[in-house]
Amino acid sequence: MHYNECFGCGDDVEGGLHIQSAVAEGMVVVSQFEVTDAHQGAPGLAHGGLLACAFDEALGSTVGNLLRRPAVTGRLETDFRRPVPVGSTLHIVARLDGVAGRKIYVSADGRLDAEDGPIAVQARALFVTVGFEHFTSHGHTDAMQKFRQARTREREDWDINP
Ligand SMILES: CCCCCCCCCCCCCCCC(=O)SCCNC(=O)CCNC(=O)[C@H](O)C(C)(C)COP(=O)(O)OP(=O)(O)OC[C@H]1O[C@@H](n2cnc3c(N)ncnc32)[C@H](O)[C@@H]1OP(=O)(O)O
Repeated sequence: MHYNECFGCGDDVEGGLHIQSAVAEGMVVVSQFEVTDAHQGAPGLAHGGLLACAFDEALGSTVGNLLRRPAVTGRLETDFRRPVPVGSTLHIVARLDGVAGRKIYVSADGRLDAEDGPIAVQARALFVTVGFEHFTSHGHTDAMQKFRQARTREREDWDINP
């Protein structure tokens, strides 16, 4: 599932995180986040809130790709294990830990600069499945219309590896 105006993954969002995610072997979803000057908190280091955002995106993409159902983040926890420098790439591997009714449990590790690099950030989240009316009743109508038009144009329907 890909939405071009999403701050996390949208190609068209200036200053967005531009995270790309893909399903990989072992039913995990891998994402890369390139940390730039625009993501700084302390000098030369990534802002923790933006790192949390990157994990929200990676975990949300995991739910979308593996379960293909609309869901929103109910709870997100992050552990910051090491500083993440500007210029580095976080390699995030996320997995589905369990589903209980509408509750979806996911977690992820982010490694520095290589798939086998040191773990810098870890996160766990609870997503809650929602109906499409969640977006139509709480979001702007024109945003939903743009989303639908784009999907019709692209003929996407919860594709794997958007
Ligand atoms: C056309 C369609 C377009 C689709 C397009 C998709 C785009 C795909 C992009 C993917 C990438 C995005 C990645 C970013 C994802 C976001 O950014 S989502 C935005 C941030 N999150 C939000 O705005 C959510 C706001 N919160 C809410 O709307 C509501 O609180 C919720 C989460 C829907 C839950 O409310 P509810 O439906 O009334 O359900 P509720 O009964 O309260 O909770 C259900 C269950 O979850 C549990 N629960 C709920 N919240 C919590 C919590 N915080 N802690 C623990 N348990 C909780 C409840 O205890 C309950 O458990 P049970 O009683 O069933 O055991």
